[in-house]
Amino acid sequence: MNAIATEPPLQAVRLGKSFGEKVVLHDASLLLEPGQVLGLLGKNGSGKSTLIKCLLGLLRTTAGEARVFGEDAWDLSAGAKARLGYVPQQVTAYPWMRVRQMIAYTAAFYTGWNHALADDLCRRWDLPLEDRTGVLSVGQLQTLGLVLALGHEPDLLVLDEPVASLDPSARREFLRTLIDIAVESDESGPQRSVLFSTHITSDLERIANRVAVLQNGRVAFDSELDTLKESVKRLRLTSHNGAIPDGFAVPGALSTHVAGSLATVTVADYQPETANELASRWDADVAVDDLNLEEIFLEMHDGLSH
Ligand SMILES: Nc1ncnc2c1ncn2[C@@H]1O[C@H](COP(=O)(O)OP(=O)(O)OP(=O)(O)O)[C@@H](O)[C@H]1O
Repeated sequence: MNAIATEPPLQAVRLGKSFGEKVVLHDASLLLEPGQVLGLLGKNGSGKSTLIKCLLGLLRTTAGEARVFGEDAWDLSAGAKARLGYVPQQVTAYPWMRVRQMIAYTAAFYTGWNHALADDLCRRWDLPLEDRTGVLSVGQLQTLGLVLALGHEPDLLVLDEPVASLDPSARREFLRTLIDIAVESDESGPQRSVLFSTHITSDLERIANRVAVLQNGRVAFDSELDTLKESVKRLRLTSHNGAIPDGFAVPGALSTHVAGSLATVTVADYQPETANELASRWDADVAVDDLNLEEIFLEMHDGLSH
């Protein structure tokens, strides 16, 4: 086994990035392990694209480290670049080239280009092969960017809001393909890893096995998706003694709402005994609700901002 195969596909260590006086990232750490599909969440302007570009060596970091397959991202070898597929937020292509020519042009850079796969993706995503790329819609251009990033079957796929411009059916089709790619990496040799940023939490929920939240220039949260869903819960307390007392508080709660004899508390560290403890402490019935990822993200964002 060569050294490169054992290295994490992506790693940020206390990464910082400023544009002049403006600090966008400071102390951002992230580790993508082989075979993981990591969804990166964060509000507009939180620095997702900047982190991705620093991680891939497209922007120079101001502090810390960015590594791709163990190599310094700013000085990547051709071998590491060949194992990497990237779709930027805004895909660019030579406008005078036809789609077919743009694909052939890109394919020429790779010894391992899978022509059958690229043809199949074009068919599945209805790409007009004879159109010049300059006349493609934003969604078609993004789809072309995906074909260009997938054709050489990269070990690491990095997607900056890959489906933002796609219509619902193209989005579903793309996600299905991405799931295929992730499943394939579970079954056999190549451990394909994916990092993608998105605002669409339902998409993330479908395909990611890990989620990281970028906030205030740091990775404020990073967890397996299943663990996250098991630990963030909404508890509804109904007091047996009328109004919930003024001093009602649950340590570490992300949010608390009290109305008369009802209290709703969202906690980030739910344990099976949490409900029983609250029930006896506040002499209340306690119901426990699951949250979907969007609700969790909103709760965490508010909770982490405090
Ligand atoms: N080249 C640049 N020069 C100056 N500021 C920049 C530059 N690139 C990004 N920024 C700033 O860095 C911050 C983070 O931008 P970035 O595009 O990384 O955020 P994002 O999380 O990807 O946002 P969105 O979800 O809206 O795409 C923004 O305030 C942006 O204005």
